[in-house]
This record gives sequence, C-alpha cells and structure tokens, in this order.
Amino acid sequence: MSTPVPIPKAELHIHIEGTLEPELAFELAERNGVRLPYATVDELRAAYSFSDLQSFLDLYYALMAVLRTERDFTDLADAYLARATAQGVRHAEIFFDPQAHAVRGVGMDVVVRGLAAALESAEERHGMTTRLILCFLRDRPADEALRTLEEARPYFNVISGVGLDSAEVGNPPEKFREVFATARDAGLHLVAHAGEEGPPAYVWQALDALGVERVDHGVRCMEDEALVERLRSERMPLTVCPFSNVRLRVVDRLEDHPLPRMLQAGLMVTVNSDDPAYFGGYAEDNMRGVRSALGLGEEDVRTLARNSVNAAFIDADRRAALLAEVDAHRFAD
Ligand code: HPA
Ligand SMILES: [Zn+2]
Repeated sequence: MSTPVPIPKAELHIHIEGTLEPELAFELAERNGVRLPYATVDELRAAYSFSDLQSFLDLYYALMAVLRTERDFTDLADAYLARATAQGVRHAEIFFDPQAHAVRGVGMDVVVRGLAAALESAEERHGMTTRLILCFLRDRPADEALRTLEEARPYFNVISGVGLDSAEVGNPPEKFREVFATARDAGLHLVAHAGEEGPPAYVWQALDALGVERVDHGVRCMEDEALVERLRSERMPLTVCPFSNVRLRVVDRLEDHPLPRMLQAGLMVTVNSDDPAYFGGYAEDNMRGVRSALGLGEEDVRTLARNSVNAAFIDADRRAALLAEVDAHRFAD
C-alpha cells in the first residue's frame, strides 16, 4: 500500500526547538560534550509524558542544552525542512526562542546565523519558502524582551515577525504592549500564543493590546461567544495544534478537539504541529489525525490548507501559486 500524497500546505506554528528529535539531541550532546540526564533515546522518549504546558516546557528548555553552535542550529533546521517537505509543507513560518539560548551564553548571532544558513537554501533544495519569527518568553520580564528585540535588529532582514510563547497563565499579552509596538514600528509582523491554557481575556488582549495578525492556538476562544464573533468577522487566523493540545492536556482526547466546532463557527483555523518531536507528529500527521478522529471531510481538509496559505506572510504571487497547488490536490481513494 503506498502512502497517500500529503496535501500541500503552509505551516505557521512550529517552534524550531520543538523539532529536536531524541536521536539528534544525543548526536549533538556527543558532539558538544554535553551530558544528558537520560541514558538512551528510548529513555528520553519515555519522558515525553506531560501533565500541562509547564511540564513540557521544563523538558523542552532542558534539552536545548545540546544546542551550542551555528552548525547545531543549521542541522536542527535542516532536519525540520526535510521532514516538513515529506509532509507536504510548502511554506513554513518558524518560531525561535533566543532568550532560551542566551541563558547558556548562546547569543543571537549564533542562533540566527545558524538557522538562516539552513533556510536560505530551502527553496532551492525543497521548493519550500520560509520565514523566521522571533518569540519572546512571556514568563521573562518585558524589558528583557525589549533588549532581545534590539539585539535582533541587525537581523531584521531575515526575521519577519515576533511572537510570544512559554508559560501563558499569569503572563498576559498586555505585559508586552510596548515591545510589540516597537516591533510593529520596525515593520515586523506580530503574532502571539493566546488562549492555549490562558483564558479568552488573553485572546482579547492579544488583539487589542498587541495588535496581532494571527493568534497562536486560540482554542479557548470557544468559551466566549463575543470573541468568536470578533475573530470570525475579522477573519483572524488561529494556528491550531491538535496533537499539542492533547499532549498538553488542553483537551482530553483528539476526538474531543473543538476544531470542527471552530470550522462550523466560521473561524479561520489552520492545523500545525507546534513541537512535533515532542507531541507525536508533524504537519500532515496532525492533519490526518484530526481527519480520522473528528470525521472531517476532504473539503474541510482543503479549507484548512487554503486557510494556512491565506494566513501566511507571503506575497500575492506566492500565495496564488500555493492556492493553485492546494486546489489541484487529489485525495487518494
Ligand atoms: O505550545 C506552546 N505554548 C507555549 N510555549 C511554547 N513553546 C513551545 N511550544 C509552546
Ligand atoms: Zn507553540
């Protein structure tokens, strides 16, 4: 039996550090002389059982200890590009967390140059276009985020936007109002995680205090009718990550995911992998997962793929070319 061809799509919610597969983590640990507190790949994989966002973040930040040199970041991004290509990703907007590397003395230059070295040939090697989005850690102070933004300024030619991630509850978007205003003045795109574990009020704030162009996750918007109406009427993209929501216990089971209700409500939802090395699958795995668990039809899947292209930070020609690819896709029987 041959594997069906994945639907062409854009991936808009992917943390590059969350693509660090255990095998690569061990390889980099060896190369850099870093000791991991796990003896084997299987032992490490067995630790991927999370009770909430924080329990995941603890492991996610700890494993980053293996990422030290430009080459490490290039290898990490190359591995993602190859996997994403095999999953039908034709355009990827990739988050990175510079503050999580700065704590180990790994500076902005190493991270951005390393990632950019992989991304600059992605189109030639994979036919994939890419963007980089710098995420601020919301559980760190706002003035640190502002300093991080200034450190990134020399790289604004390769950074398309800023985002907001890490521990959500207790760290409302409002805290980063000034940072986002500065990023907007610099011509950067704005996105933020909101309504993953945090309440609908955080989604309102992401819209009104930060002026985001997309909301990452946003699934808890379904608890607030007026918010759903606002998101629907503005056609605000929501980058939903189904496997992530199950693994971080935002929903109990994939079968309980609100995605069908979100589509039904007319929301502009997209399907993404978030941290695929930790959550059990890449973009097409998530797409197939929701399709079978939630009984989505082929045209729902095509709508999700079209939404991803329409929500991407790309020019009109690239958008038209990708929409044509999505429309030409034929589902296997
Ligand atoms: O899903 C997430 N939420 C918040 N922060 C994150 N950092 C990586 N993944 C996530
Ligand atoms: Zn995320």
